[in-house]
Amino acid sequence: MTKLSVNINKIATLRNSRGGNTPNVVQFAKDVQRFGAQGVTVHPRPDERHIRYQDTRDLKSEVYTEFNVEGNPVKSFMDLVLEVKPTQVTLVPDAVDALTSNAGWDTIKNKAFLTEVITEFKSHGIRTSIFVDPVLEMIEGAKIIGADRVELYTESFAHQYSLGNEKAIKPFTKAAELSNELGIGVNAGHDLSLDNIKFFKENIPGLLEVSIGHALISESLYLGIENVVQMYLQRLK
Ligand SMILES: CC(=O)[C@@H](O)[C@H](O)COP(=O)(O)O
Ligand SMILES: NCC(=O)COP(=O)(O)O
Repeated sequence: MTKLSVNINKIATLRNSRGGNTPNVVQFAKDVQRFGAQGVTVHPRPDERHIRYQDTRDLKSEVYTEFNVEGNPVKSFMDLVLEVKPTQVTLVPDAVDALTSNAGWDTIKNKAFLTEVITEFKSHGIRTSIFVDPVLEMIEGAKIIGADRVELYTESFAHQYSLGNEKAIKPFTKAAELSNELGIGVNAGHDLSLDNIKFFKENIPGLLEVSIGHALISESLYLGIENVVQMYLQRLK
């Protein structure tokens, strides 16, 4: 079975745009779990433009499914993760000024640094996952540094699939097969959506977890908007 972890960054983006506490990210996390999500993902960035470090602390006691915290392991992020002790930490090599995550780790070049970081998290009982492009050398590198899982960076698949190029799945299938052989768990994320998730799942052996945010929240707006407009119209009669 593949677990769905809902990334709630976008809920924080909406909240921050007004300065109050609507929508409430903790309540949202509680609700998605009530609706069946098997995990909650946050990706606090150092500029706290969406999820804040304090949100991550507040969520700890309310996430009773899998809590996945993603980010670049700078000191402040490491301290936060060691304090909160989520189920899983996903290491992402994102630059502070990046609009969103845009590349996986080079697990070979960063071997010493990543080994140290992963060893530290694992010694505190936190499962580790490393965000990588679907490149076999990077999967081998993930094994060497001791990561429990890889998170396959799916932006290239999502983009190509939306253009009708189903062959774009191939490197992802191969990366998953190698991960399975090496005993590394396989997660995936970035731009996965209702349009592409079924095809992706069917072609990725041993897919343990997907984290989905941007599309899932956008789709929720579209799928909910008719109902809400009707509810306003009722009250305005
Ligand atoms: C690692 C990954 O692909 C997601 O966590 C993505 O980075 C979400 O972050 P933003 O919500 O800041 O785009
Ligand atoms: N790890 C990927 C994630 O959490 C969500 O990415 P996206 O669906 O917002 O692109």
